[in-house]
Amino acid sequence: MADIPHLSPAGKATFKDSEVTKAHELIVPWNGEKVKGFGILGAPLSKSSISHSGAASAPGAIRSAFSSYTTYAIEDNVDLKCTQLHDFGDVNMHVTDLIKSQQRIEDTFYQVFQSQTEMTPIIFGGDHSISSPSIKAFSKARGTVGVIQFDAHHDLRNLIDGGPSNGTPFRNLIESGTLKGENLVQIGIRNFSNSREYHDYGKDHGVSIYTMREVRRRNITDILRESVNRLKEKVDVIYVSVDMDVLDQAFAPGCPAIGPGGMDSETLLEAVHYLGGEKSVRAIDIVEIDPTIDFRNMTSRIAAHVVLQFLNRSHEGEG
Ligand SMILES: N=CN[C@@H](CCC(=O)O)C(=O)O
Ligand SMILES: [Mn+2]
Ligand SMILES: [Mn+2]
Repeated sequence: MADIPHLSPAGKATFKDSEVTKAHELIVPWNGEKVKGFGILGAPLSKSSISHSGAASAPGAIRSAFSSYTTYAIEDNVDLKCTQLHDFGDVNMHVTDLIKSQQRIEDTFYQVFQSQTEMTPIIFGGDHSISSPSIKAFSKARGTVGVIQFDAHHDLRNLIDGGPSNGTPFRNLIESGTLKGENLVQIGIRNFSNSREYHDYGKDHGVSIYTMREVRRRNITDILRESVNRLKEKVDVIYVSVDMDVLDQAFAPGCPAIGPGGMDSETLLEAVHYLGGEKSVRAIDIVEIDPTIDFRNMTSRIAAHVVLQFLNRSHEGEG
């Protein structure tokens, strides 16, 4: 609006402090070139959720939540203002066919991952079912994969009763031969949210399981150091999957499967901060946020903060 100075395009008439960079300014549309750094991909699928979920709208809600924050990490003396998050966009879902939708995620992500070998994907679900096609694509493109999963639930349900839902992604990955049980680490599993049968399935397949009690009693960084060091010996790349319901319902009201006794947000942020500095960690997804039941976007705002903490140590060792 060149000749009318105080008139802005719709929705853009917001205050801009010239000395502050807001985190949403880091997100730039992908320009079709090779990315060295970070890329955002959305998988807006939630019809595959056992409980009613509007997680399909989370990729947009998480992107919007970046405008709540600045790029400056005062505690670490880091400013992310020169970091770019190349936004590859969202996968188009089939309206009625879940299997086709999941296949589209796998095929699309594979195309991106294998052509963008120096790009670390930051994936916004969607319900947790999207991690199965996402990790299949990642493993096909980047090699043997290890997974660190933050979750209240094992997500090792059988695939017979309900098909590939948000309760089955890691069973699906193990049974398809994509992921060895011994290369899966589950952190934050909690009481009255799982069955003994699925716990036993995990143990029988060599999955490392850290319950919330262990998280409370031990330092999260110790658990992660031990896990990353062990995985690094056996896999080419580590993929981090953050099911936001790992957080206590007090911190993450916008998840379908909320409950008490969960992780606090500070512990999750510390965990992701640590993982973002590990060279072997080459992908992260954030799933299970339903913005339609969230309160003041609290859960999406944690997701945006999780991403910023993941980026926080990305410049370590430079200069
Ligand atoms: N990723 C979440 N899995 C949980 C919650 C399922 C639901 O209620 O939507 C599970 O399998 O129990
Ligand atoms: Mn869960
Ligand atoms: Mn889950």
